[in-house]
Amino acid sequence: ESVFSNVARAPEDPILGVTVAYNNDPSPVKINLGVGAYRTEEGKPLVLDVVRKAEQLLVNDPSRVKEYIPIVGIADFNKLSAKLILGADSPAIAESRVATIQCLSGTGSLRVGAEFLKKHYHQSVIYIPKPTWGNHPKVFNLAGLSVEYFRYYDPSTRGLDFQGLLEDLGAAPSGAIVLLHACAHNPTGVDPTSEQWEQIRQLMRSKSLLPFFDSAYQGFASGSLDTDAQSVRTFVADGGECLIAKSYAKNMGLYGERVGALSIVCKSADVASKVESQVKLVVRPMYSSPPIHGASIVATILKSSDMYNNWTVELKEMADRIKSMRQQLFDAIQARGTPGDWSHIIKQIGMFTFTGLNKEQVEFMTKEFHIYMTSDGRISMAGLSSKTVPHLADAMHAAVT
Ligand SMILES: Cc1[nH+]cc(COP(=O)(O)O)c(/C=N/[C@@H](CC(=O)O)C(=O)O)c1O
Repeated sequence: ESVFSNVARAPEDPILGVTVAYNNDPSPVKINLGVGAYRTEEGKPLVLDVVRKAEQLLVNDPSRVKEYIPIVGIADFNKLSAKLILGADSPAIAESRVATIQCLSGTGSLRVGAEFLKKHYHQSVIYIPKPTWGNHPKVFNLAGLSVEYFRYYDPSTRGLDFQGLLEDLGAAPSGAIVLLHACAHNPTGVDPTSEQWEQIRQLMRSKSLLPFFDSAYQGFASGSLDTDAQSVRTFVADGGECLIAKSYAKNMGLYGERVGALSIVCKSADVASKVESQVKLVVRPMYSSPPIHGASIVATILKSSDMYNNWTVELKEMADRIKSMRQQLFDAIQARGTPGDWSHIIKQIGMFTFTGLNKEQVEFMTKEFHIYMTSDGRISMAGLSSKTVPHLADAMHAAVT
């Protein structure tokens, strides 16, 4: 009799489980539109040229060893990561007010930040958008924070519920933590305008709400790294404090290398250094120190202006391909005369289209057309190609007629 005989079988993850189901389907026409991972026009994962070049440099460098790196990660990587999100001219960086810790990609940055807040911040409630990335509530609950939701998406307009957002954040207790997607909101693809971000910033600062940015798609939404960092920079520019979780999984295609960083912008250099010393006490008993390879790739690229420029070109190509998939899907649906207004397919930005299809329609499309997507109706546009757009359009047409 096993000592684990009481262990129940857990359900598959709502997002990653879609790939499991996709892999088990023998159909030649199946399409995986589940996980937010970039695929080329040929439907293959992409290793960026600039990443391959950086890896060659690293492999050929005889001085490289496999020693432990510091608990906070590679110093160059941390400095360059802060610069990438805050901007090279950021006063916060100039005044050494930013503590940056290399973490295990975006998820790890969110978790370490949440554990730090649970231990050291006076408020333990975090407000997250409704809907948001499925893993957010789990990360924050497990860190001991209590999760509340603020209205974000309006199904009737398929746009931002800005009034609801302002009301809910206005009603939050002062000092509450607020999770904000820096750009390319997942799953809705709906972002506030820059004017709306300014209103959100004023409201949050007036109530001392603490911004916790999740930046997983910088450069992927607009194709520009600076444009996609504007929301973060708007807040940091006012001298206030915030946390930022950064991921290189998507914009550098380093999914499996687990490369990310947590930056905590503080009021003074002294506070930032004390904060960093306490984050080390969170990391050491959790995983002790982060992996060396992925962060070395990122640092190699960010410190060379040539490689940085090559990266921005490849990043724009990825963003542009996703935009062309949006246009092609929209045109294909229009051509079929599918009932309903589908303009949100080309209005939404980033990797995902929040189609508005319901659970039953999604199940129908999986069963009858072998389309794999999350049950909330989200599709990863990166999983589409010109060849597979017609099949998806047929499935959506059949699902709504
Ligand atoms: C908003 C957001 N934040 C953080 C992450 C985590 O990324 P990482 O750096 O790999 O820890 C993801 C991943 N999202 C896609 C993949 C996933 O669910 O893990 C997705 O939504 O499909 C996000 O969409």
